[in-house]
Amino acid sequence: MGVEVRVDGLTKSFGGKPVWSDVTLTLPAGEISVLLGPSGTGKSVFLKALVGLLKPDRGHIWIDDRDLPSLSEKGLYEIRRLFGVLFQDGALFGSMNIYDNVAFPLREHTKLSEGDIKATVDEKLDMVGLVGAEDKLPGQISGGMRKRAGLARALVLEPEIILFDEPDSGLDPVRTAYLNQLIIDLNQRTGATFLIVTHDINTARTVPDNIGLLYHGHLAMFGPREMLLSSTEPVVRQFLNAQRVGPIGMSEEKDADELKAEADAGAELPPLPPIPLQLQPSDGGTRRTERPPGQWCAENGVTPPPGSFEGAEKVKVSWPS
Ligand SMILES: Nc1ncnc2c1ncn2[C@@H]1O[C@H](COP(=O)(O)OP(=O)(O)OP(=O)(O)O)[C@@H](O)[C@H]1O
Repeated sequence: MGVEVRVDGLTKSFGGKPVWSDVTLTLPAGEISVLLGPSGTGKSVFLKALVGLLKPDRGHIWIDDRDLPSLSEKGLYEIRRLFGVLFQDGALFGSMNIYDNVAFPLREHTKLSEGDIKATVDEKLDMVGLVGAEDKLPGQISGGMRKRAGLARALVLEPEIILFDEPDSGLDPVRTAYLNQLIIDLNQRTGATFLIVTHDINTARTVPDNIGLLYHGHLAMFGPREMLLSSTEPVVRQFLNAQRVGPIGMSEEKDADELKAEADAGAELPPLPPIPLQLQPSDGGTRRTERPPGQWCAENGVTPPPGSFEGAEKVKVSWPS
């Protein structure tokens, strides 16, 4: 099972200009969380801080009893082994074939024999559906395949925490759907803790257990998927439903004049769309962290938007009594 990551009061600035301040959230062990936010709000910076590639100005990142920002280089090196990272472009070495790219972390970080390395690489390539592509160079395969190769490489050291930086960027909707299914299946199989940065609202609505939204230098909200998908908080509502009406403008925040013009024009928010069911593993099983659809809403006295959780009976999940 993956490990819990507790972020407490994390703040990061560049040249005195804060990217975000006082970010506090917990990535629950083994669950999938998604981090959203307008461009430039510091989602990638957050991932880099989590894995120790950027040092925050202040705050803590607790993994068990270790606080990442206060670790020595040696301590950081050790704790980084807990992480697998899928960078936006797969970050493959262009001159190495897919096999060698995936084998790279094992050759760098372990003393495994080439025979054992082959067994692991074959297993991971099979997990991401890339058997047969071993000899290809990254430039000879499609963007979707490069992402999957990057994912195989992120998995070879059996990480407890997997970070995905916009895994769906540059993919068409069908390949994004396949990748999302792969993410669910990998979470089911590995039990690792996942954090996905994405701009894809459909991914955010159906894949995670938890959603966070970075906006205007702080964490606007983080919590169970149903909490954010039923939220009427203006920023959360606007972003998760991809709407133009609301506080977020083209250059992040609308100014008072823009908001007044919107109000004067009588621009009304459309009703919240139904909350969809979570994507399920392809083997017909349930997610490790499955919570019955509607449970969070019921427990918190929130009426979900009409039409929510349609088809719940079909996936054999019961409503809370
Ligand atoms: N190493 C760095 N030095 C200085 N500024 C940086 C550095 N890395 C990131 N930034 C700045 O931090 C801000 C946040 O960048 P980041 O890439 O994390 O945003 P993002 O939310 O991931 O954006 P997008 O959704 O467009 O990928 C940007 O203004 C960026 O220019």
